[in-house]
Amino acid sequence: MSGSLTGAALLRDATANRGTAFSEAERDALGLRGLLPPAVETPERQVARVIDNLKRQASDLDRYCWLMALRERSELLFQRALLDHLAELLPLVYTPTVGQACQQFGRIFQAPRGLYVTARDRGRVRELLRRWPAGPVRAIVVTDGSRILGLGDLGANGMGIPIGKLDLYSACGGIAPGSCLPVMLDVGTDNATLRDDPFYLGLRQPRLQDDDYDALLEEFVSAVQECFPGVLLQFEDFSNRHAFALLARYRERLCCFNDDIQGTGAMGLAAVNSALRITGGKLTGQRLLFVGAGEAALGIATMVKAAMVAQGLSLEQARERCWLLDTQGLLVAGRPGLPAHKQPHAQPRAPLADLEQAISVLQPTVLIGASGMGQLFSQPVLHALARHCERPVVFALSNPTAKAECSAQQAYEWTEGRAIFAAGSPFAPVELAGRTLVPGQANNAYIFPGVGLGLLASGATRVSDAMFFAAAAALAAQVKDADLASGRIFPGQDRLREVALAVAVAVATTAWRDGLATQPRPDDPELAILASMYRPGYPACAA
Ligand SMILES: NC(=O)c1ccc[n+]([C@@H]2O[C@H](COP(=O)([O-])OP(=O)(O)OC[C@H]3O[C@@H](n4cnc5c(N)ncnc54)[C@H](O)[C@@H]3O)[C@@H](O)[C@H]2O)c1
Ligand SMILES: O=C(O)C[C@H](O)C(=O)O
Ligand SMILES: [Mg+2]
Repeated sequence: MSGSLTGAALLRDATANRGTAFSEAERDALGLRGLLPPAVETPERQVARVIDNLKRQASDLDRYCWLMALRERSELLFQRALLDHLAELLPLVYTPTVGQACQQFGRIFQAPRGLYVTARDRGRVRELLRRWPAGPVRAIVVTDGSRILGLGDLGANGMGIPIGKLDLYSACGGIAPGSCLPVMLDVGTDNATLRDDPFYLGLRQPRLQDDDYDALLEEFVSAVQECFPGVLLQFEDFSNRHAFALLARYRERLCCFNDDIQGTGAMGLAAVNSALRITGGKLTGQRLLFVGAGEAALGIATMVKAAMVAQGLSLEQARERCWLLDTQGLLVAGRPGLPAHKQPHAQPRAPLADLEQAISVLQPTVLIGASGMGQLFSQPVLHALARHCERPVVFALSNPTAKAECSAQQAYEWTEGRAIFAAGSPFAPVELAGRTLVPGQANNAYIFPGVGLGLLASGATRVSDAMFFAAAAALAAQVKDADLASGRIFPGQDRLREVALAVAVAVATTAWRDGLATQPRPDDPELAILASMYRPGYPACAA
């Protein structure tokens, strides 16, 4: 409850307002009688009204707007509805609808949320952070809006992403919304259409470059450390121009990680291992072809190779089993202009430019799309894959839905139902030849909320690679035989909170084992972490 608010002020305070769920006694004690309709409702009835209202909206973007407006009236009811209807509401507050919301951000804007640190704030970033009213802040998700899903540079419109990610921190990771802070680092945008849009809300200037960019980031991270000691900082949807460098620069300085590289890496490794439970193959026997060689692909490739090495292959042998193809063709040694982060993935062989040709020559058993280019996995591409592979594993990781390398229907149809398919955005089950095939949602949402919870529960000072391996193993262990029987290599979205708890226990246990924790290890970590998780309940008000 927000302190001693009463009457109309209490109803206007979104963090304290319970609307029609205020009891008779609370209405008397808090000066609410007369300000509410007489019915006293249960939270369940309030949630039912939310769902009923959502059904009557014309589009998913309208539903998104309705939910954001609800949150401005009652954070508690918003969180409760999200938790009680996770699988149903996830595609609205998160991928794919959040992508549309970002594209339309300036148009659908109702009320500010989170913190905006801009290129004009050099020298006063600390002051801005101290201005944040809620607290104490425990988790920050920050973006500079430069690579929002597969939608490119959306500038300040990208604020929808940190907001959506933190909604999952609360709903799945049980981290209280009051301790979560979404941050938009508005360094300008190179998206000229946006800069000319009359409703655009960000700085209308080109992106900061080089030293100016680095200086703002440095001031921001230093201010975060000073104002919110012990906070977890998640980098999200930064373009690869900066993402790898920022991670390298800051991972030894504070508790931070890059979700698109590391969270996706853990999710991808778990997904491949789960698919192998269906095919019966061994990880060390697979040949993987990544289409796209950016954050997501390199994050997964790095983890898969390390897992192969842990299972007995030499690094050289592991490298020979992971191929990456980007806009310039296959990553091969000596290719001019290869950036540092791609070099460890380049192979000593002749160049190949074409995807279909690469499939015929390399004969992958696992095809992973992380290109941000919709429909790259065409019928000829999937035919070529299915020609040499009995049970091809196909992941179309690019978000939102229109950017997926292929749809579930296409993946199954063009491989005669033999593909094991998962995608970054949700796809409905597909009926094929009398069978119902259920695609999994291969999204880092299965990793980052649990990682965040585990880091906070252990008071981790740094985020290690070992934590992501532990997270991947914990996620894989949550996939049941019944999931696999339907073709789904992930737990259902309705189990995301359970999955987050399992991932959190694995991450915290790693922190305690490796001396990276500042919180004492409880006798029963699972019980203790579960007990620490935020639930949008309605305890009696201190009347
Ligand atoms: N499902 C998930 O959990 C998840 C996680 C992270 C990223 N993603 C999605 O993956 C996509 C890529 O994200 P990223 O951070 O890796 O971006 P990125 O910009 O770092 O990488 C994109 C890569 O794709 C390559 N590419 C583009 N067009 C191509 C083409 N026609 N053929 C071959 N390669 C091509 C680029 O050269 C680059 O290497 C985005 O759509 C993002 O939404 C999904
Ligand atoms: O946001 C998502 O849905 C996953 C991922 O972080 C992405 O950038 O696409
Ligand atoms: Mg992302």
